[in-house]
Formats: sequence, structure tokens, C-alpha cells
Amino acid sequence: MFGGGGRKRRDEPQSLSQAMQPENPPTGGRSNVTGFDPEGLERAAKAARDLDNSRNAQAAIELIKTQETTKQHEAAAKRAEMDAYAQQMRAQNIEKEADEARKTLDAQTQHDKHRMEYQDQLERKRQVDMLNAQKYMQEEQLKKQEEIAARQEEMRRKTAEYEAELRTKTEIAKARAETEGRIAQERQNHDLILEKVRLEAKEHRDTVLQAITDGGKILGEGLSSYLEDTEKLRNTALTITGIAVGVYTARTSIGVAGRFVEARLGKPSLVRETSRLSAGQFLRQPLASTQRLFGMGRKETDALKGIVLENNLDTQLRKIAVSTANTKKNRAPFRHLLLHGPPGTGKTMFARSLAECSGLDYAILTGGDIAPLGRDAVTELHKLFDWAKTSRKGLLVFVDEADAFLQSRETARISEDQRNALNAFLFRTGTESDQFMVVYASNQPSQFDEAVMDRVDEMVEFRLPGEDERRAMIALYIEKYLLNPPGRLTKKVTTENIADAEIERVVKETEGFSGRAISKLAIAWQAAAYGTEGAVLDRDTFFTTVEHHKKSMLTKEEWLKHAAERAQLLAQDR
Ligand SMILES: Nc1ncnc2c1ncn2[C@@H]1O[C@H](COP(=O)(O)OP(=O)(O)OP(=O)(O)O)[C@@H](O)[C@H]1O
Repeated sequence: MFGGGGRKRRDEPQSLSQAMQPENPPTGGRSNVTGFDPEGLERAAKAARDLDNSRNAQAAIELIKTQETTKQHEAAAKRAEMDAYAQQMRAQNIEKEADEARKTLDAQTQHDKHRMEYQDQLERKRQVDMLNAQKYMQEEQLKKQEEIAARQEEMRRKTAEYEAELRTKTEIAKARAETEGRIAQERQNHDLILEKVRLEAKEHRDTVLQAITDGGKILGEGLSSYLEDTEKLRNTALTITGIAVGVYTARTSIGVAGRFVEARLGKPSLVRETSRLSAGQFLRQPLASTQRLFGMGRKETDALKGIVLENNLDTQLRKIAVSTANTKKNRAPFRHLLLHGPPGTGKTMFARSLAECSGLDYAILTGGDIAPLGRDAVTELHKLFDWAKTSRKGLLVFVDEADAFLQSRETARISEDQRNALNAFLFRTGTESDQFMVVYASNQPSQFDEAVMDRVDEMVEFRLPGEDERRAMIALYIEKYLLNPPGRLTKKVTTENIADAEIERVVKETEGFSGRAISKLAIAWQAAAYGTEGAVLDRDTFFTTVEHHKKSMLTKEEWLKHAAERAQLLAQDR
């Protein structure tokens, strides 16, 4: 190609014989010095010459050339193949590299994710630690404040004692000085005083003698005229009898009032409401109170009056009421009850009614009142049970929201004071008693301490009212607040276009309502009616009020849900 077209190269042999010609032909014939035998070469040269001279030499050369070209083409094809192969390999390499890069990126992303998660965990942990530290600091602070308060109280007490002691000493010294002074003076004035006394005695004697003389004279005259007048005699007898009766009544009343004042003063602060008579009540309703005191009033016999319950629960509660009344009659030990279920389902109502029907007094306390009492809670609880023991009739102690106070000592985080209060409560309720029965009410009884659970003899579950119960409750409260409101002065409500179909619709719409919610709904109907001229409740207002109530209930539920979630998160963080 580079040799100038088809020109032959300078050293290229022109023929086969040339090609076979030895370059340096041996000069000295057959030499055996190197062991090389030239004869073969000569024969080959001769053969080549023969070939040159042959007619087919040119064709043979052409053939060789053609073969050579073919080989060159083959080599080129091979090269192209190799190039293609190299290309393919390069493409594969690129793909591999991309693959590797992707994997590296994935690994990097994963690593970053783990790092972020770890950082997040660290951050959470840091916050939890911070919260714990803050809590610890607050507790420490509180402890310190309590210690300071205790120290101050101690100092105040000591100062007061010291002051009292000083005051006493001063008083004694003053009294002594005064007495001594008076004695000295008395001694000095002795004669004068003697004279004065003598004169006073004489004067007194004269006055008395004169008075007796005058009195005798008047009395003699008066008595004789009085005895002669029978009208006056009868009047006198009546007056004396009246005075005697008055004195006797006053003495008895003072005794009774005294007993009530004592009872009132002794009422423990933990008791929020009680059926035991108080002095205030006695003064406000003397007649009713006296009747109650001596058990003269009309006694309720139906423990479930005004309480709407599903059939099974109704039966269970009636049995409890009968057995409690018999327990009291037979002076057997009372059984303790646990009433559990959602708020506003009638637990308190039943406890009150149970006490009334079984002839017991009742006292209502709330679990939430115990914690704020701090270390005084123990004393107050002892006071409560001591007071319970003084009840003549026997006392039903109703502990509302009991879970707030009787939480498990194992799981719940309760303070030392609460723990002591719980222990005091357990101590006082540990043995059977025929003086008081405890009725616990709770929305979350699962949080109770094991020992409290152990003290419960019977458990009763109150559920949200079903359709039938809601129907009965709506009827009950429509009667109570709209058609026949209690009290002579309360105005009756006139309903317009409200019949069974409307009530039925409300029964459906109030699904999920508690007894309390239904009674509040009836009160809202009443309020809406009182807002009109003539106290009328029409159909539209009837349903709008229900709608409004439902919305409020949903909002409340939302809030409660959020509060529960927040509490859960807090608990997790802890
Ligand atoms: N079963 C019911 N039948 C009739 N009225 C009911 C019933 N349940 C609740 N109510 C009404 O709801 C009011 C509140 O009921 P109660 O105080 O007995 O509920 P509770 O279960 O003790 O609630 P909490 O757990 O909040 O103390 C009652 O005064 C009454 O008007």
C-alpha cells in the first residue's frame, strides 16, 4: 500500500528460483565444517528454477498473492471482531461501574438513614433525660421547700412555746407582785376596812329588818286579797305549769342540738356529702330532721327507683339491696362492692339509693380529694373511719373515682404520702365490719391495687344504656323536667308536635349517650322551652337541641382522645 501501487519491493524475489537462491552460496563445494549440507538447497533452487521456467509459475504466484490477500482480509475481520469484542467489554464495564455506583449510593443513603435514626434516638433520649432531670430537680426542690417549711414550723412552734413560757412567767410574776401589793395595802388599811365593814353590816342589817317589816305588811295584805280571788289562783297555776313545760322542752332541745353540733363538728373533711344529720340541717328542717333521727319518715323501699338499667343488672342490684338490708338487720359483716363503668351511668345514684333502702347512712368521698391532703391524708382517713364507727345506723362509705386514690403501689408512680394514705385505708378496711360498708366506684378499676381488689366482695358493671334503656330514660326525664317538673312553682312545659315517632328518632340519635347526658338533654329541652313565651317546646327546637348535644359530645370525645394520646406519649417518654 505504501510501496507505490503494485510496484514490487527492491529485495522482493522476482521468481521462485530467485527466492530459493542462497544469499551467500557456499564457495568451496560441499563443506562439512559447519555440518550444513547445501545439496538440499541446491535441489530446491533447481526446482525453483524449473518452476520459473514452468508455464504455471505466474499462476502459482497469483495464487499465493490471492491467498495472502485472503489472509489479510481474515486478519482484518479478526481485528474488527476483536474491536467489537473490546467495545462490548467496554460497555459491560460501564454498566458494571454504574451498578457499583448505584450500590454505593444505596449504601450511602442507608447509612445516612441509620445515622439520622440514631441521632433521633439520641435526641429523644436526651429529652427524656432532660425531663427526668427536671422532674428530679422539681422533686428535690419540693423536698427542700418541705424541709424549710418544716424547719420554719418547728421554729415557729418553739418561738410560740418560748413566748408562752415567758408570758406565763410574766403573768405569775405580775400576779405575785399584785397579790403582795394588795396584801401590803390590805394590812395597811386593815383598821379602816374593819370599821367600814362594821358600818356596812349595820346598815345592811337595818335595811333588811326594815324590808322584812314592810314586806310582811304588804305580803299579809296581798296574800289575803289573793287568796280571796279564785281567778288569780287559777291563772297562777297555769303560768307555773307553762313555765315548767317550757324549761323541760328547752333542756331537751338543747341536749339534742348539742348532740348534732357535736356530730357536725366531728364530720371529717374528706366527706363531701352525707345523710347523717348536721346542725345546720337540723336548724333548717327541724321537723324532717327529727323524723329522720328517730326513723319516723317514709322509708324508700325500691332501691332502683328512678334508675333505669338493663334487666340483668337490675336483678343483680336488687339482690344486693335485699342482702344489704338483711345484713344490717342481722348485724352481720357488710360486703364491700365495686361499681365500675363509664361516667354518668348511675353508680352514685345506686349507692345512695342502696344506703337509703337498707336503712344505712351514707357518706360520699372522692378519691381525688386524698392526694392534695399530703401527709394529713392518713389522719383524715383515720378520722373518717372513727366517725363511721359512731354511726348508729351503720354507714355506707361511697368512694367515688376510687382509682385516683387506690392505684397499684407496684405500677403507678405514687408519692410517699399517697402510699401511706393507701396503707392506712387498707389497714382500716382489712377486717370485716358490721359498722360500715365500702362501695368503690371507678371508671378504670384495672388500676386498683391488688390489696384493694382483695377487699372487694362483689363487682357490678354499669354500661352505657342500650336502646330500650334510652327510651325509658327519655320518657322518665321528659316526665320529670317537662311534663311534671318537681316543685309547686316550677312551670310545666307544653310540647308541640312531639309524639312517639319523634321520641323514637331521639332514641336512635342518642346512641352512646350516658344516663347523665340524657338527663342533661332533658334539662336543655326545659331551658329551651322556658326561653319562649308560655314555655312551649316545638318539634324543631326538640331536634336542634339533640343535634347541639351530639356535637358537644363529639367535641368532648375528641378532646378526651387527644388528652389520652398525650398521656400515653408522656408515659412512653418516661
Ligand atoms: N341508669 C340511670 N338511670 C337514670 N338516670 C341516670 C342513670 N345513670 C345516670 N343517670 C343520671 O345521671 C346523673 C349522674 O349519675 P351518677 O352520678 O349516678 O353517675 P356515676 O356513674 O356515678 O358517674 P361518675 O362516674 O361520673 O361519678 C344522675 O343524677 C341521673 O340524673
